[in-house]
Amino acid sequence: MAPETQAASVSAAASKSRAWEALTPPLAEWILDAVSSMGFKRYNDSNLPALGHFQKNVLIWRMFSMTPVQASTIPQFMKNKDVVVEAVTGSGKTLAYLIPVLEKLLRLEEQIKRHHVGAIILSPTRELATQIYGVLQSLLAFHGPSAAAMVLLEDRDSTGTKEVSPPSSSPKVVAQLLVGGDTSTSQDLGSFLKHSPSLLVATPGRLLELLSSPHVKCPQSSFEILVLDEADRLLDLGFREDLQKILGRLPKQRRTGLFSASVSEAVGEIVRVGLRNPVKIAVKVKGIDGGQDRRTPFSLQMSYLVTPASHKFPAVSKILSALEPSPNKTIIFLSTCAAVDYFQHVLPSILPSWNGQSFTLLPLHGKHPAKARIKNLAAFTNSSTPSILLTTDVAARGLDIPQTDLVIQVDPPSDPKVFLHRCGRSGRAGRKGLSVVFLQPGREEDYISFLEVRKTPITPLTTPKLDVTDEDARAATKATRQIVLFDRALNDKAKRGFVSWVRSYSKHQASSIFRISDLDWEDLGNAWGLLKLPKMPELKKWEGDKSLGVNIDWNAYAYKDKKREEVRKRAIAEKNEISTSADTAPPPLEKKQLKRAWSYKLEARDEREMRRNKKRTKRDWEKWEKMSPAEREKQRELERMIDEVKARRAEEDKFGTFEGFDD
Ligand SMILES: Nc1ncnc2c1ncn2[C@@H]1O[C@H](COP(=O)(O)OP(=O)(O)OP(=O)(O)O)[C@@H](O)[C@H]1O
Repeated sequence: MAPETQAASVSAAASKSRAWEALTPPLAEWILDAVSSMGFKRYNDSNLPALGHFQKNVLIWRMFSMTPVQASTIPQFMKNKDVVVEAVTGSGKTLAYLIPVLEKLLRLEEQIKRHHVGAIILSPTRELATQIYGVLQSLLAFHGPSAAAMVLLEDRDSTGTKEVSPPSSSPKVVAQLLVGGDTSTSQDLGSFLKHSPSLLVATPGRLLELLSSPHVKCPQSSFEILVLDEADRLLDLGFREDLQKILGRLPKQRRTGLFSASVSEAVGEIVRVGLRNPVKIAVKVKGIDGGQDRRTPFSLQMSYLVTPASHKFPAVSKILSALEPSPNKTIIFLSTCAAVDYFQHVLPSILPSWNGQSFTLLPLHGKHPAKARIKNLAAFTNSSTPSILLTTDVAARGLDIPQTDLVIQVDPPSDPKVFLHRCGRSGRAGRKGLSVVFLQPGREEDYISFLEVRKTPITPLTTPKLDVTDEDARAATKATRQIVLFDRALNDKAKRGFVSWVRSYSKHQASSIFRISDLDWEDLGNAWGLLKLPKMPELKKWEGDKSLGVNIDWNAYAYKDKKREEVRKRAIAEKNEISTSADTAPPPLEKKQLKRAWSYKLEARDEREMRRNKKRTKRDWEKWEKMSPAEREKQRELERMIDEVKARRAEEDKFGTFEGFDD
């Protein structure tokens, strides 16, 4: 049932106290210990000094025990209600569902049977699921029997013992993380059978694979709670099929909780999750001095900068050097994986230095191998020097990375509801943050009022004050091109990245604001440091200078990788040979000549081989003759590779390569 029609609306203000101890039903002692160890202590309201609206809010936020969303949600979810919870980014929604889930599982009258699941928490990305699992583990560390089971499992895992029997009969929660990538489905299933977890934290794909096993059971008698974190994303088209199948494998009689900073965006879809008389909890932020409610935290300054494409990266550089103090962690959002793959190489030539050192730049996108994703995110999270995460929408939602002071959206997201999630990686839990989105002059400026209507107001960036000149832009283009000229592989990346960027631009959901026909191609080409604009359908009718005024000898422009360069040179040589032989080729065969005997065809093939061999240069031929059969086979393999590369290039030149979006 849709919550808009039937739900009771609970306001944060309605809850009397935000002390963890004051909740009814009361929380278990070990949970109180756990939250207190996290530093979320009670603050006496009367002690609040006389402060301005903003400072007071930040202080209240930091010092109070429960956040408003926790105070409103925990009692409802514990009281067996389905909930639909919308609260701003960084407002503590994770604990708002983890605490009721744990309380529920630990207060069951009967222990959950082996290989039966009691609760599932679903998240759209691996990174977020891993983070939720981390918070869960730090809570369970305070629950004696669960902590003991955890330690025992880890010990047994390391000694490789096959069967694990529970350490005691006291109720406990054993959790398993299911995100794919690093482990195979059979490894995950093996682990499930061995440890028999009652709580799964998962991404949809891997969860579905596990639930497809007859050994994994979610019967009515055991299954209690399903939580969809970033629910509106999980209800999106991309997850629809998996989610439907997952729901089909879970009992209908269960508690369900939907959580997101933008869950109301999925109103039409919520009905599919089968909620029963859900309570809608919406924690909004009051506008300053009683102004309009907003959907973003008050500790987050949300700004925009109108700037041509070629000024964007110089502006990034100026923001980084002008901010006082220098941001610890910065997240830069680009629209596609291929754009990240390219800019991770060229951006260091544009970025400023910090205390004589360069910023640590870490790329992260959904097409990186799982190990690289884990490694780069950990490096960013744990970095003690100023660092930048260059990423796509894979990092837009849920990630809670301490000391992220700055978010820059070089391009606005294709999906408008992602906008506030991207901004919300900063300014979390009352900490001050700055988010800046770049808009190109012209129609893109309509995005400002578009966001206003969506209760996500943005204001012009005035602090730091920036002065980005055409000269800065030209210098950035020059620096980028110099890097690209160093290695032809970067030109390939630039081409792929640019084509993918154009495709993503053409897929903006706010299509009346972001229009391909409004793009300034020359300025864009310069912004990317391209050596020429790629051949692509979008540019067919464009009559400008596709060479962007760059003159280079394309034949001499080499790959830094020697093997790759060798392949390229061979491809050129072969192309030249083919065109020479085509000039002197005999007239085409008559039809009847084509219908020759099989033996003749064999002869002809041998002859062709001979001719091809003859065509090799003298040195190649001598080399060929000295080769062993195995070496010749290797050589043929190399030639096949050359053919493949040639064919692929021809395809790319025709269409460009589009790697798609990820999240
Ligand atoms: N009661 C509390 N008091 C102070 N800080 C808290 C409290 N509860 C949680 N936090 C902290 O707030 C931060 C944000 O919490 P969390 O990640 O749960 O936010 P969220 O609402 O899920 O955000 P998003 O919508 O971006 O996913 C975390 O660092 C968390 O430790």
